[in-house]
Amino acid sequence: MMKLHLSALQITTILREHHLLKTIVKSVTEATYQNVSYDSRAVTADTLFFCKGNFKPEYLASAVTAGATGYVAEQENLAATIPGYIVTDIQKAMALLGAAFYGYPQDELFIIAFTGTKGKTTSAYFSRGILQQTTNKHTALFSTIDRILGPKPEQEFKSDLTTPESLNLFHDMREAVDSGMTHLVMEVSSQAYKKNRVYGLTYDVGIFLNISPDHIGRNEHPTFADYLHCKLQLLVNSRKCIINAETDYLEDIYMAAKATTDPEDIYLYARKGVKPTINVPVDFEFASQEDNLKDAKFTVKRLNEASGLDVSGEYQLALPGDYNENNAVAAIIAAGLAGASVTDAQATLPDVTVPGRFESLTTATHGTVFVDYAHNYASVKALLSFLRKQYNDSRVIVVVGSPGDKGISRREGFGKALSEEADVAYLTSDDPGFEDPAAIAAKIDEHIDHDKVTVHVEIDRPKAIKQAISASRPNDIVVLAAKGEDPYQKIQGVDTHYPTDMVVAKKVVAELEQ
Ligand SMILES: CC(=O)N[C@H]1[C@@H](OP(=O)(O)OP(=O)(O)OC[C@H]2O[C@@H](n3ccc(=O)[nH]c3=O)[C@H](O)[C@@H]2O)O[C@H](CO)[C@@H](O)[C@@H]1O[C@H](C)C(=O)N[C@@H](C)C(=O)N[C@H](CCC(=O)O)C(=O)O
Ligand SMILES: Nc1ncnc2c1ncn2[C@@H]1O[C@H](COP(=O)(O)OP(=O)(O)OP(=O)(O)O)[C@@H](O)[C@H]1O
Repeated sequence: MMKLHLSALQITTILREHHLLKTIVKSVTEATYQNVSYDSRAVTADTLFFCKGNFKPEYLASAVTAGATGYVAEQENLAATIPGYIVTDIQKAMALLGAAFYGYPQDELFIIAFTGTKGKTTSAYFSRGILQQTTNKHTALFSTIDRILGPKPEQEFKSDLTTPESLNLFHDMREAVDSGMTHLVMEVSSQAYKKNRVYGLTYDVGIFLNISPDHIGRNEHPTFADYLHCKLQLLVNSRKCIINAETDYLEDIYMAAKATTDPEDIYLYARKGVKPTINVPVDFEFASQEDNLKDAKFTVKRLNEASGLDVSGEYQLALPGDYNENNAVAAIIAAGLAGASVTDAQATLPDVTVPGRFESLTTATHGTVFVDYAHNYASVKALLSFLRKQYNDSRVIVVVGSPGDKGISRREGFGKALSEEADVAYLTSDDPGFEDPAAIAAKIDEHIDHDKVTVHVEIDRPKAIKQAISASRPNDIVVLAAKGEDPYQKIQGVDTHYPTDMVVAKKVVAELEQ
């Protein structure tokens, strides 16, 4: 990585420009910092240290011992002997100073950013898949599953957050640029806006996929209005916008886009026959050609000549699910705005798969097993209703749990989706955190219509999977929902090893069919 630094003058100028600087304590005007960090355990010599979040004063003391020579915080630390930049908002200050420290890498990347309650990861994989062809493998990816910064094996790793903390974000962008990447496809969570991880960042293309109730609770958003507000910020900060015209709250979303973007640069798409709830022309419509488990083919047609871009054509996907056609259209338009041709998209999409999304396992003597990351009402409903259409005479058996400490509305959502689409449910654990998984299962159960669904409770997830597969008959489908390819269970603050749903399912099937 190129040699980076940040001077006291740069810091004060940026903070003043953005009205964030309250005061400077123990000022040293000629100071220069060679590193930035928000974690005392990662501090080295000449580091500018950020005190944020659930912070303890002793972290700053350890940071100083490790070599920190300046700090940024919302409160002065009277025990500290090093200069302090006291600010009104530490997260905003950290994002702005992080971008400056890493030399504004965003200016050297064409950035596509997806938001939405569902489909971010899938669409991001689709767009990157297409752009890898267009850019000759020079497209980076920041997704919930993994981050890919360059061609070396060590530049591909599991993500901790959907959207990284600002210092990590700009660090990783810098590494991507230094590794020759020209494009970046990223997911932006509502939390990223809530916590100002992406403060000051502008995207070349921003996409709004959909919004439904989720992520509302103690550690996330206080209300749905706050969740929507955070998500809308993505469009406010995008040069060009793409909007799924079928989404709820379309008017709010369109208005947010229009606040900063010329309507000519706002692209709407919808499934053929769907009439948007606002009077704005749809630029692209799509229609299924084949929509089953073996074949996912659809066409896209340009409706609005004025839109400039034309991505009309016939496309094929490796991932079934009618909702994935919607995700793919967003990805195709986004890649098109980044320079991809229709042929690039047609050639690459048939090979793009997403770990933990719509993975299947066929068995000889039992039902077909699906592993899928669906984990709120909208996604479980979308998945199960698609599967029901495919297997109209089959029993639908679902293994599912809801997380502790977050996404409380999912409990009711799962109960509702199961009542509408399932025959048998095995309620189990999924990241119970500091809550009792049996109490969470009981909450889901409260919302299940027992005239429609037979409910079993087995908190041990591998046992629940075994019971569900064992009880299935060849024509049944068994859906292992919500965990995708997660290799852990979050229990009492610890990521406890879990072999993944697919590994458990394969083991069960091997035992049953040996
Ligand atoms: C609510 C929230 O945004 N929390 C994030 C935040 O926590 P925090 O700032 O309070 O950090 P903390 O871990 O309590 O520690 C406080 C500070 O002390 C520092 N520290 C700590 C220990 C020490 O010895 N020395 C030290 O300096 C830490 O580095 C940190 O800066 O910053 C941490 C990184 O610095 C994140 O890991 C953490 O994400 C939590 C774990 C999380 O899971 N967040 C979820 C809700 C989230 O953001 N999810 C979205 C996806 C959801 C969606 O789709 O909307 C995401 O983008 O991933
Ligand atoms: N457009 C969509 N509408 C409804 N459900 C969808 C849609 N796209 C995907 N899903 C379902 O949601 C699940 C998660 O999809 P994906 O990982 O792409 O979404 P995400 O927005 O990244 O989710 P998260 O924020 O939870 O990480 C899929 O496994 C699928 O069951």
